[in-house]
Formats: sequence, C-alpha cells, structure tokens
Amino acid sequence: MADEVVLTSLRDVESLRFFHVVCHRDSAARRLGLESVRKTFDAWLDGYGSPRQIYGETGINGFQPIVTEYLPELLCLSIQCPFDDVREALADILDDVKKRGRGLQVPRRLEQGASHFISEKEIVPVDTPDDKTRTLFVDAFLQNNRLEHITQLMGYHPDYLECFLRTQHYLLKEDGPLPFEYRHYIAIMAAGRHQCSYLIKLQSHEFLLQGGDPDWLKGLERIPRKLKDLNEINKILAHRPWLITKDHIEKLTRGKDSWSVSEVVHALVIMAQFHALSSFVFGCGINQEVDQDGGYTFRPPSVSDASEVDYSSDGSSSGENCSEFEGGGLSVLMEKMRALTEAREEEMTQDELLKRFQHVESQNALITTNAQPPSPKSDILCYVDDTTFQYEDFAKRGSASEIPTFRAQDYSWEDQGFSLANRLYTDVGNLLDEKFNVAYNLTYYTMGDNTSVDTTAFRRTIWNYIHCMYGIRHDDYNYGEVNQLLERNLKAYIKTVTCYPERLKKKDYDGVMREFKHSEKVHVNLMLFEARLQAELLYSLRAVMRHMT
Ligand SMILES: CC(C)C[C@H](N)C(=O)O
Repeated sequence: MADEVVLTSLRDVESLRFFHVVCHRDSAARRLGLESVRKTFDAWLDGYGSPRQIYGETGINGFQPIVTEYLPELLCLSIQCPFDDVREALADILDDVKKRGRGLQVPRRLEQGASHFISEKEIVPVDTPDDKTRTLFVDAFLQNNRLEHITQLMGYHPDYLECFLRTQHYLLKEDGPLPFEYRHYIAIMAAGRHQCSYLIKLQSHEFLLQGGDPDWLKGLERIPRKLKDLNEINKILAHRPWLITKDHIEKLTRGKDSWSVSEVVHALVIMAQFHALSSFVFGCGINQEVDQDGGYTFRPPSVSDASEVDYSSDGSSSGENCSEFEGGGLSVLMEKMRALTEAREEEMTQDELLKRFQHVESQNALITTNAQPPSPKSDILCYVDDTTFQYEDFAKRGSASEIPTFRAQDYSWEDQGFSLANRLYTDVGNLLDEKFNVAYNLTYYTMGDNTSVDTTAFRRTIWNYIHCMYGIRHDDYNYGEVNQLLERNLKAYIKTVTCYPERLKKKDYDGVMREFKHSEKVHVNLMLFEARLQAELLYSLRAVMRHMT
C-alpha cells in the first residue's frame, strides 16, 4: 500500500499522460503498431524522455501513437481508439502493466457515449462505414488528438462537419492575427459566459499545449490587461449584442498595448463561435469527454452501474414515433408548410410585414424559461465576471428609439460582414460564409419518417426566429410564418438553447420535435448555432465598420 501510486485525481499525477492512438486499418500495421505501442509505453513508464520525443521516435507508417501532454493517462486507450484490433492490443498492455504491479489504479470510462440525450447506439459510431464521415473523424482525431464528442455528434451531417472542422482549425491553429495561447484563452472566456465547462476544459488543455502560462488558468485576475480588456465586449456580445457600439471597438484599439483592428476581429469571431458552440453543446446534451470529471470512474464495474451508466434513459424515451404532438403533429406541420409555399404570391405592404415582426418579437418576450440558472462552480466562475448579466428580451430593451431594430438589408452578412471580415482577417469570411451557407441550405428532404418533403419554410423560419430574438429583421420575410410553423414548446426550446443554453434539461430536448429523428434535432441545433453566430457577427462587425469610417 505504502509505495503504491494511487490516482486520486487524474490531474494530480503529473508524470502520467494521456495516450491516444490512431491507426489506419491495415493488417500489417497491427503487428508493427503493437510492438511500437509496447515500446512507447515501457519507455514512458521508465521515465524516458518527454512525450514529444516519444512521439517523434515511434511514428510508424500507418500506425502512429500520439502522446499528448497534460492529459491523464490510459483512460483513453479503451475508447478513443476507433479500431477494435488496436483497442484489444492496448487492453492487453494495460493488463500487463497492472500485473507488473506498478500500482496504477486505472480509471474506467463511464459508458455513456457522446450525448446524454441520445443513446449511444443511435449516434454515428466512430468506426462508421460511411467513407466521408469516417475520413472526417480520422482527420479530426489527428487535428485534436481526440475525437471530440461534438465532432461525433456532427457526424450525422458530414457536409456541415467538414466546414465546421475547417473553420475551427483555421480560427485556433492556423496563421492569424492572434497568438495561439490568446485564442484558446478567449475561447475559455467565451464559454465561461454560458458556464460551459465542457468547452472550458477542452480549451484549457489546448491552451497549455500551446505553451500558455498555467497561472492564467487560475482566472481573470492572472491574465494580462490586454486580454482582460475583452471582458466587457465578450459579455455584451454573448447576451445582448445589440448594445455593441463603435465605442467598444475604439476603447480596445486605443492607447498603449492595445488591440489592432485585425486582432479585434479575430477575437470577435472566436468569441461568437464559442458562445454559439456552447449553445450546441447544451442543446444536444454533449457529455464530458472521457478525461473530464464525470467522464470516468475509478470504481470497478458493478451491478448498480446501470444507473450511473445510462442516464440517457430516464424513463422518458425520446419517442421517435410518439404520436401526441402538441399542435397536431408532423402531418399538420407539413400541411402548413405546403400551404405557405403555395400561398407565397400574396403581396403584403412593408408596414404589414413590420407589424408582424414586432408581434413575433413581443410574443417572444412572453416566453420565459422556468428553469433557474445552475449555480456556477468556482472553476468556471474564475473566468466570468458579472454573472448576472444575461440575455434580456430585445423587445424589452427600454428606449426603442435609441436601439432600433437591426435591418438586415442595411447591413447584411453577404454584402458587408463577409468582406469586412475577409479584409481584416484573411479568408475568415470565406470560411464562415461557407459554413453559414451549408447550415442554412442543408436538407435531405425528409421530416421524421416522411420523404420528398420541401422543408425550406420550416428551416427559414427557425433561422429568422433566432435573428428576431436579437432584434434582426429580414424585410423580405413574412414573420406570420413563425406562429404557423413553430409551436410554443419549440419556440421555448429555441429560446433556451440560444439565449440560456446552460438551463436546458433533457426533458426539454425530449419534449420537442417528438416525431423528428435525433439527426434532425441535431440539425436544428446546427441552425441555432449558425444563426446565433451570424447575429453576433452582424452586430460586432457593424461596430467595427463604424469605427473604421
Ligand atoms: C430539421 C429537419 C426537419 C430538416 C429535414 N430533415 C430536412 O432534410 O430538411
């Protein structure tokens, strides 16, 4: 007992590392790989070199062990690796190590899959037979040294996943105005606004891997003034982007040790991306990664595991074919969409259109979330100040004359936002534009079990409804459609995920869109993500433009 190394907390033990393996399925690789992993592992335990050196020396064609720093060891072996043969080989090694009496207490993954809203067997498996998705998974794995649950869930929609990964990589890992550790820290601050510990932890690892100062992870008190100056705009952007003015940009870019406009744009895009990504994480019930609290246990498997393992089935099945659908069900929804498409011709005056927008806006203000915000833990609180600053209904913003509705025809993503972004941060406009387009236009012409359905009206409505919550109006859209196509509980779900994602509960997810497939619910979440991101960018880029002119 005395000289045993017992892992009480994974993070306590510096010398133990997380071990990821990637393998391209190729029979010869298995032999090579096994040998290589064994060597790596022995070397590692004998305190040989740094993980980076080991990485360099053991990379073998087709089978490449990657050791990342700052992550706990082993845990990953049994799951991160999508390939059965390698997984088995690693399990052998693991047993071997345990037998040799190193005193390691090996943590075990809690088998709960990527989302606690969706049972594991209904999620795209890591070794999916679909070539495109599989290739994206492997790429993502190489990019991030893990296959994040977010990626796995987006695997339902490979065309979208492709753009998402490309943008994420560009923002965080390729050439750009900001130093790498800044980017990850900004992502942490952004996720902090929604208490999204999942993203905070992932980004903290990345931050350290980029050589970031561990002291900064103690909280905002420890970071340089320059970074701290982002606090205010981060807060407003997350909850009430309509309050952003050119003064905010001016403040950041003035004086010594200030921000260049390009740096500001880079920071804004990262913040908006991570606010919106927090919505996606909560909206889809993304589980902690295996090495995060809640993703593993040291307890041996036991009969009582059922409860800890599968909290995805808390009695209320997600009811794919459930027939009670508030408001009449899918067939009624489809009928309404059809009717709307046919009745398109009917002309309406601008006045009439505006009235309808205002009506939807004020109705939205009546939808309240009953759930209380969770009380944030100290490891999150250290990145946030003024936690009471939250979304407030645009319709209730007080003096409406000071903050008028944002007219999308005066400042649109396509005509203005896109080129300004590109000009100040090369190519980012193109990447975002592609991502917006894919999310906006994505369709499989299905709805639940129905095929050959034109879902355009429904998808447009969701997008525009989100913009409406942020006071953005598209003058070519008839907001009357919102009330026809979105039932109250769906509106409530959209509002919670978009504005207060940290309050969402599994029952909210289960209770809406009951006849939709999980892939469709994730699809809706992708639209929420992108529409919110676009809304934040419209406001903030307009402020940048005003600052520059
Ligand atoms: C969100 C979903 C209802 C979208 C639908 N499955 C489509 O293919 O367009």
